[in-house]
Amino acid sequence: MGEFIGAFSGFLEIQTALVAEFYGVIHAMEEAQKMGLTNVWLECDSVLVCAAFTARTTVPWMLRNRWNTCLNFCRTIRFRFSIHFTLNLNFLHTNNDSYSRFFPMSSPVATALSAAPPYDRAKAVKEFDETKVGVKGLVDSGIKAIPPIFVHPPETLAELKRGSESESAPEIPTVDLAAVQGSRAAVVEQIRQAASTVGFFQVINHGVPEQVLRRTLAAVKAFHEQPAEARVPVYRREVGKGVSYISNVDLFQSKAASWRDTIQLRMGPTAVDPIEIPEVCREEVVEWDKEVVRVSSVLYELLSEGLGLGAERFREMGLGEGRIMVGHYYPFCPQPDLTVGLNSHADPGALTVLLQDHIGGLQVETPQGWIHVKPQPQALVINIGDFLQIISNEAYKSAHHRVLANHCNEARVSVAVFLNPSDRERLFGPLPELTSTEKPALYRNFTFHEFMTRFFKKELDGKSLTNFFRQ
Ligand SMILES: O=C(O)CCC(=O)C(=O)O
Ligand SMILES: [Fe+2]
Repeated sequence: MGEFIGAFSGFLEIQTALVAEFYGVIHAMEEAQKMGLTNVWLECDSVLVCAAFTARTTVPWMLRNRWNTCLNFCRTIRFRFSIHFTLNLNFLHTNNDSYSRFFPMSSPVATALSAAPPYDRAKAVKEFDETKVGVKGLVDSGIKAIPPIFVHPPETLAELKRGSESESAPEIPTVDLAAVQGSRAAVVEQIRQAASTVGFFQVINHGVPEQVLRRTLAAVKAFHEQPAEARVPVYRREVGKGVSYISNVDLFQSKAASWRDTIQLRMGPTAVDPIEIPEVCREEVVEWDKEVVRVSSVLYELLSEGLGLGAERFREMGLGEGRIMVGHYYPFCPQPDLTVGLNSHADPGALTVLLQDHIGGLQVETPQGWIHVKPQPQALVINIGDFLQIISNEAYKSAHHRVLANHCNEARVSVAVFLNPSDRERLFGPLPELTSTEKPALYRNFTFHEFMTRFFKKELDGKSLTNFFRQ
């Protein structure tokens, strides 16, 4: 007999016994998932509920999403269920096969018992990090189920909808930069409109040759697909040298890990010594950085003009000089409905220039719900970061975005460059030109150093960084 670890009960208003049975099982499994249990035996006295584990049984409609999430979770752990004919439902967590068979319990709807030390998530995270080969390493090992540290809580999973791929699905705006030759004012207005509403847009005709786009993505992919021996020496969390290869920037802060590995490179204001950049992508990332500097300088002019400021205002503030490049790799995920590629977050910096391949999976949160950022050949995705939201006194908006776990056999690759101010000690806040008695400054002044220190204290959890600086 194990150790008692908890019980629960829930209020269901007036419901049928079947709803109550399903509810009890779902709730029990959600609790088991929150506790990080990996070895669960569920006993239940409803034949119908037990049948639903193995066959298509009608599940009460209001519980269907949660039931599917529950089934997915059961597939990631050692799970057994059995029917018994006493009242109530018990679930048992053990480390071996010596299950006790029968637990007649009175009242609470469900009872949890454990005969094993609780699952040590911190230890599992550390062990994964110590492999130094990321999720790519897990995929290469041939796993068929994702390790529990990657399984996200039911609340997150329930709202991960792949979205409709229909022609009429809403899209973020696309701006043709070549149109400035015809009417600069029209392009400024399109960008202002996008930056002040959804905070995301794509740009085409930006002047970057197609082969440079392809070369950059291919080089980042080649880095991640090198043999493990070549990746391990670069696997480090410190960015001191200017290059770090890791799985999950927030691996040790987050409640659940995501199915993604990343190489990070400091490109400005003091760029990494090229000798430190893995040779397989060295030339390409340096070339890509030059293109980003050119395109972002054009974008900063247009964004600045959109606020009625001189074209040079953002550039003069050095907003394109601090640059971090990240090359993400999202390998095939065997259970894409149980995890994410990248948790919902807003980018902290001023502006992000993102190059994505053809696989897709990036989504942006809008008042109409989550919408896909559809891959367009040769387009760049641009998004406003929290810092620009603050200095524009919210004339421009940063948006939450996320990446679904990749369900395609082919890995997804994206390369983002985060553009930040170069002077980390200078005081920044809403620009005086954009504040007035009618529109007082919404944020206090702070240094970029303070801002980023705050950012790295939290996980990428979709909670706003901007709130810490509001006044
Ligand atoms: O991979 C992507 O498409 C998005 C990456 C991203 O949002 C980020 O690195 O902040
Ligand atoms: Fe982002």
